Amino acid sequence: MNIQTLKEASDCLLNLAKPETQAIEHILLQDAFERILAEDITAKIPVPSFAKSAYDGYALRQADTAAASPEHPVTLDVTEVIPAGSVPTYPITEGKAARIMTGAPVPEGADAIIMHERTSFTENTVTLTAPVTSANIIPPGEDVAAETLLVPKGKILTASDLALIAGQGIAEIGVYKKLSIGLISTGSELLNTGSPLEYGKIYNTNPYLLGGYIQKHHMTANYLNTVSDDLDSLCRAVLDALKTNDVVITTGGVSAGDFDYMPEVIRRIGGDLLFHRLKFKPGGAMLGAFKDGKVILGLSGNPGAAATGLLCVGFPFMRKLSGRSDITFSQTTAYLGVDFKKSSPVTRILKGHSDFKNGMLYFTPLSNQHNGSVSSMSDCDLLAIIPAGSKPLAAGDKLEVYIL
Ligand SMILES: Nc1nc2c(c(=O)[nH]1)N[C@H]1C(S)=C(S)[C@@H](COP(=O)(O)OP(=O)(O)OC[C@H]3O[C@@H](n4cnc5c(N)ncnc54)[C@H](O)[C@@H]3O)O[C@H]1N2
Ligand code: MOO
Repeated sequence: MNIQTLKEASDCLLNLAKPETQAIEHILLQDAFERILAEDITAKIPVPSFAKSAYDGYALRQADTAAASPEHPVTLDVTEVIPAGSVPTYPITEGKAARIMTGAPVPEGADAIIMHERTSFTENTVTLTAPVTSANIIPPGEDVAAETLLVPKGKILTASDLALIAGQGIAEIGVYKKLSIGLISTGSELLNTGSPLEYGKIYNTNPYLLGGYIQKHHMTANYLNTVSDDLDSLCRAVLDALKTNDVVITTGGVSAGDFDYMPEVIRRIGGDLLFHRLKFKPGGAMLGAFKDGKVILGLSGNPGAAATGLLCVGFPFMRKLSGRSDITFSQTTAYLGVDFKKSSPVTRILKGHSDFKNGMLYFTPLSNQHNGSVSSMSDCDLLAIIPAGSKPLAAGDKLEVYIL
């Protein structure tokens, strides 16, 4: 085990993520919003599949109206009324027109639609006082051409993706089964919410912080019981969680304290310790392990550190495992909003929020960067990774940032 950096740990986990082994379920389109598509969806039919009218009006031949003027109006015979959803009966020949509704198929021979407000008409005739020069016909395939790749495998389905798929008449699609992430909070100091506060104890906040990010990633957060710092109980809890979850995440017990048992838990349950104590802050105290084909992430107990460990090391792996094709957070360049006076001997994950000034993206570091505080993640929508060995940073410096 010689994995020390954030990138090495992230790459190590990525190698273990085999999305092709994830179960696929076929679900109704209406249940598929924000699920991850497990198949390419290609258009089998063009949309629309026939030439259709853009307006309620008359279908006619432009040539028949070329001489129309207020002084010399042109009157055409109306052969039929074509509602949307029906099939025209007669072709449009010289001197003929058909009354047509928006969305109805354009009859053969017609090359234009005129809105009825621009005409005068009776039941059997339509009269024009100007030539018709716009077609107002929606051609087949204008919206979607046949054989177009509509939505690629691995995409999180948006509203417009679902509508495009529905436009093909498809009722059910294959999506990856949602990953179940088991969350175990370890620590004898932890109290569950709803119980009275006791001196020296704290409420268990980590599952809410991590579980929120997990749900935002379209995975199921499985909130498991808290476990006190007791080796047997910890081993049992991790083994149980492995049976029913795709990934198990623990918090606490990875540092140097007398009761920081997580590395020993991994050894006792026969897991492979992939890495422990990485060179970044906050969150580097974490460990990664592999057991029964599944990954266990032992994150720091400190909330601010657990969050950065999950975001930077855990999520690329979990996103890949969930079937997503975009496995890393979107990256961009931002300008540092204010001076950041500390140097960074090891890789530093700086929490910040975005501001726009004069159309430019600015990264403002949060005033609270403490690894121990839950509030250090409030309003955090950007993370900057400051390379090891960086000197203090000045306002206006360019930073590579991840958009959360
Ligand atoms: N001698 C050393 N001490 C520490 C080191 C070190 O290198 N040498 N590293 C420090 C760093 S950095 C971190 S981060 C923490 C990591 O500690 P653990 O992961 O072992 O976590 P705990 O000690 O169990 O807890 C740390 C802190 O977080 C609170 N906590 C734990 N679980 C929760 C929870 N579910 N919800 C809310 N808060 C939680 C816990 O009470 C502690 O205050 O170690 C440093 N020490
Ligand atoms: O490892 Mo601590 O997790 O550096 O903040």
